[in-house]
Amino acid sequence: MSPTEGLSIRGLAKTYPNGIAALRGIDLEVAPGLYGLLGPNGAGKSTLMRTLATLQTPDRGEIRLDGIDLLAEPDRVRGRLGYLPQQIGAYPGVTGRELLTRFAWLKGRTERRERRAEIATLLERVNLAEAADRAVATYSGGMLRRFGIALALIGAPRLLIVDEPTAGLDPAERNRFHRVLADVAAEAVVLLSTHIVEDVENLCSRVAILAEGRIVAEGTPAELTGRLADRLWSRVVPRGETPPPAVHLSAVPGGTLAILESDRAPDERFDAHRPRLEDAYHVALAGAGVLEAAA
Ligand SMILES: Nc1ncnc2c1ncn2[C@@H]1O[C@H](COP(=O)(O)OP(=O)(O)OP(=O)(O)O)[C@@H](O)[C@H]1O
Repeated sequence: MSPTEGLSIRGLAKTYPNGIAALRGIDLEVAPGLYGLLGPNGAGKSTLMRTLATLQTPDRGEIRLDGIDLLAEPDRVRGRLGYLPQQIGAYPGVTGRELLTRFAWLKGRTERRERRAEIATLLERVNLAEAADRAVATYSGGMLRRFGIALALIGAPRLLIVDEPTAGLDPAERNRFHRVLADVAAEAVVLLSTHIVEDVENLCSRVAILAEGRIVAEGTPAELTGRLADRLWSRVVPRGETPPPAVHLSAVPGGTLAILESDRAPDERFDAHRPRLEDAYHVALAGAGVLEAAA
């Protein structure tokens, strides 16, 4: 990445007035592409996303987008930002095209012909051209998500911030949403914050795992899982038997699947387990002393 391309975060810290340290010194370099941000509840993901979206300020640290200092020149950076909020408000009776037109106007798209052309392109891009003249209130959850991207893409942002996007979407809609994000990520930084490890594993070229305000692991999904190669062992513990201390426990038919990290199989009942990003996630949290990991 050239020093002036993409997103660069240095020493970002934020403590809320109630004393909660939500960010404790975040350093990240994010090149154009799809970048995943994973973390448990309360890790600081939303604080980081809102700070990047210029909706709140940190106590210290530095953020640069394409070399521009976000904290010193927020207005200049805002023109390069797209933020996809979790919920799109209710606009009774307003069609998709009308709502996009209003937002484009607010973003300074005052030249009518250019604005129309940009909106038509955006609607095509998110696969909503045919639904453009229907009321937004009649859109399905998946259509609303894609419509949110179209809103966030007005003005061709260099950084698209996407917070918890796929909750409640069926698999087909989730796929459609992912394809649109991947398309945007060909040209811009797309930062995807989510609890859904599988989304990140399939989609993102790099991942950061955030816990208690710190980055506890960072790399490509292959790097993060590669560190665990030949170190994970699994066993289904029958109902009624107490599972061993594990990196991760999950319910499966017949009992509890326990995944352990160890140089060799703890005993002959364990099988080698091929590491997934979810395992790397739990190992990283456990290594950072975050209790949720072993729950
Ligand atoms: N405005 C606020 N005032 C005080 N504390 C806050 C505020 N916003 C967040 N926090 C606290 O800061 C910590 C980080 O919260 P944040 O919402 O950034 O985490 P998160 O990773 O987005 O969590 P979730 O996945 O649950 O949304 C939490 O302990 C939260 O309670």
